[in-house]
Amino acid sequence: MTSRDSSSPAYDVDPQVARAPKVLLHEHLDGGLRPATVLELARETGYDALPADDATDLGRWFRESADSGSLVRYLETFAHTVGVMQTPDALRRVAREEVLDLARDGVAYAEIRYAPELHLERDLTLEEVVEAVNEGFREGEALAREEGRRIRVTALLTAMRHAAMSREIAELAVRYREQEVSGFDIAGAEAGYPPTRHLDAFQYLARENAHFTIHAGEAFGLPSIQEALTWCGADRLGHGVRIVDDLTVDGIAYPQWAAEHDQLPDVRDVRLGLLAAYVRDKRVPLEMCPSSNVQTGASASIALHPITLLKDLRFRVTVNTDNRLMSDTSMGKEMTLLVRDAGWTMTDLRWVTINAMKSAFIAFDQRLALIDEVIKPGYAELT
Ligand SMILES: O=c1[nH]cnc2c1ncn2[C@@H]1O[C@H](CO)[C@@H](O)[C@H]1O
Ligand SMILES: [Zn+2]
Repeated sequence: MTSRDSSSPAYDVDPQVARAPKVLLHEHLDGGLRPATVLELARETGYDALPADDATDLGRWFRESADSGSLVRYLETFAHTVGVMQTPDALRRVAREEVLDLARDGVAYAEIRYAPELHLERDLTLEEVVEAVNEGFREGEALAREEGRRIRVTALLTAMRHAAMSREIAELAVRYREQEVSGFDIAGAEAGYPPTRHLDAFQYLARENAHFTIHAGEAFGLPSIQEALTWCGADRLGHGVRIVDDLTVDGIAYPQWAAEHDQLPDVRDVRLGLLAAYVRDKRVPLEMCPSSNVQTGASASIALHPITLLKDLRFRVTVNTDNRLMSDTSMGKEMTLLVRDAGWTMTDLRWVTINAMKSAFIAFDQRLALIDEVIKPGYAELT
């Protein structure tokens, strides 16, 4: 059996990192399947377009195809995961396994997002999609508990930015807010699809006192971030990595400085533009996904990824997986890479974990309880 899931990674997660409690705010349900599950679901549901028929080959295909340097090509790989997630049983299984894999990775709290509108090919209703995924999440939590691991998962409902269903999906998120749906998101190709196309959905959510994040500043730069925050009112930014376009180093625009240097700048030489200052002053959470950004070309390497500079500048940075299948990653791996390649310490990891918990879309008292009862004691035990 060649099944590869995040409980048996092919790389070495640092043993201390493995034991650390983790919080994950940015992970796509349809980007986190086990390769063996994709194969089995394809067989069961009659999906015959998979590019490989062995789990190892299929895992490699996803990673290599996602390594294109372009977000648009990266996103093409999702046809094959979404393709096998069109029945209630398939959705439930994928959701259940993701929760279990995250629990085994040390995740104590996760917000997992998916786009209900992508799962309607076989006549499911939007409600049936949400309910199947929710059932899977609850089953996953229960299975994790049986293994002695405590995890809580809530859902974020995503609308695709090129489509026209955002208002409907926003209403769906509000309708399920008492059933562990904690917020809303927009995703998909960024260039050409500004968040203001979905203003109606965001204004509706604001009127309903609901929470939302927006993928912004990943494949497109500052205007996308500016719109997401000041026009749309996003609570958090998905990625937001391009906020560094608004920094200068010794008077030189950061992108230009970075192109000429093989290292990160000294924070004392960095100045913030108005938008970057706003993001930092307002403590806007940045859901950063290092490996994913290297694959889509938003960053040259983990060592040079702006997440380290933004951490040192005390932006409200969080560490996330984005898509464990496409990036062949896990929370443990992202954190290990930051320690190994970018000089991060356990104190940094504790800080971003608390940042993430503070920025979650669940109630304040519940966030505080997780910080005081799980994260702080978990890190204290490591030393
Ligand atoms: O990093 C990303 N940027 C933008 N869109 C993404 C990213 N990862 C996944 N999706 C898109 O979100 C949909 C719902 O989960 C996925 O099907 C994919 O098209
Ligand atoms: Zn994403």
